Amino acid sequence: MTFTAAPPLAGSIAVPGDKSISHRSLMLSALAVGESRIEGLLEGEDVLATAAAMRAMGADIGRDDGGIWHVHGVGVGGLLQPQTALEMGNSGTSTRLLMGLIASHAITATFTGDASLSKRPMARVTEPLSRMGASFTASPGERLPLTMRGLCPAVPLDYRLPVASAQVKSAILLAGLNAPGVTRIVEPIPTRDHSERMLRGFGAELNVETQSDGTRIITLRGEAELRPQSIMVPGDPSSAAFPIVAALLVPGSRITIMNVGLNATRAGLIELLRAMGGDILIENPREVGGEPVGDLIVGASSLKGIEPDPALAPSMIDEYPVAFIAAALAEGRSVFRGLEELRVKESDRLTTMAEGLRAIGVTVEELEDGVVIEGSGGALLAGGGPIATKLDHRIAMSFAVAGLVSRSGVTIDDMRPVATSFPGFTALLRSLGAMA
Ligand SMILES: O=C(O)C1=C[C@@H](OP(=O)(O)O)[C@@H](O)[C@H](O)C1
Ligand SMILES: C=C(OP(=O)(O)O)C(=O)O
Repeated sequence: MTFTAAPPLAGSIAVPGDKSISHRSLMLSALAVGESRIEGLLEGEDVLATAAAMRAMGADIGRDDGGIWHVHGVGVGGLLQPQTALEMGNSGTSTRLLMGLIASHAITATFTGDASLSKRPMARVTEPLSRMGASFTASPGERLPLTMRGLCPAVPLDYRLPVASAQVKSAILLAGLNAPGVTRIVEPIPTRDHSERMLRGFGAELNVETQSDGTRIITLRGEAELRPQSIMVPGDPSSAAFPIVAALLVPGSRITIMNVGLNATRAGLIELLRAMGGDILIENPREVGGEPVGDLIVGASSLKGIEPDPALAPSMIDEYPVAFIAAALAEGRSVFRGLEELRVKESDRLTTMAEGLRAIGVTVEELEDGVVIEGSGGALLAGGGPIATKLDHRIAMSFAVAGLVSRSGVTIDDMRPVATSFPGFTALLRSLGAMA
């Protein structure tokens, strides 16, 4: 598919539900006794993989004609032995969080995934979960396919996170839910806190203490009883990132994006783009279902190159690919560092982005832990392709945005991965006036 230079983007849109919150809504609802109700669930392939796995372990999950999801849970400790392998597709979050859930149940499960997921490291979760008593037989390099056996009762863990990862933190918390006693996690660099908020919302006894240096200490009392909830999932800021950058870059644009999640642990991209000179207004700030939300008004802007603080990384980890596109149109050089984690996402996002940017005429240097990008100062990019997306939805959507500010268009080799996190992406861009 080819995305070509767009006229000014205009209109009001909403993006699909938050992927991180959607996964957690299904998992926690499946552990509550009684019926939970989820509105705004992301119906992307990654979340549907989580739904299928929770069904395979005993939860009753359905969707009504109004698009509301209803989950009848089995109770903490009540998950059943799945009869077939759990097929995780492209989804790292499903895989790692479900490993945590299973770790404290006496069940055996096999995890499989697509070619991208099968390359991603799992030691970061199998190591702490082994200390809680689970056992793993993984493919070489501690990768999928992998079979695990949980232990009940599991051993509660006291653990300092060696990597800034909400997936690792959440896997341990989910395992701790069914372990007798207190699970304690020391998080030196804060990451998205949806698990903590939602666990508390479901009635778990969870405490967070923030120390003067920013380290968070999270304690969770196990053998919790979760109460069913009615959940409203806000729009995904990681999906909103694409129309935000598109509207900043396409001259003359002005758009509104309604109901975007603005949790501070996720809002790093907005901070970065504003520091580059981006015109982004937040209207109607409010709280929905325990999460801060607002409407964004984004106007075309002349951006300046930047050297962002690497400490921003966890709060915009999935947004770097599209931030690199913004940098490619900015005035001057941008230097991004401290991003080694991008090498273990759906693709190696530093290499994939550097190769793709070069293919469309951008001067870019790849570093061990980042990239240096020379901006065009607002001039259209040359364009080209086909861009190799390597089963990575965020690469596909980032280069689609680049196509809207290119002379000859940008061709994407495969748009199918977009369905993992952002069904309707191309139609939504078209509704704003973009050309695809
Ligand atoms: O917990 C989550 O929902 C996620 C955490 C992040 O991964 P890491 O924990 O590996 O950084 C992020 O990249 C992913 O898209 C979703
Ligand atoms: C890294 C991502 O997801 P996951 O780890 O769930 O595959 C992402 O959505 O960018």
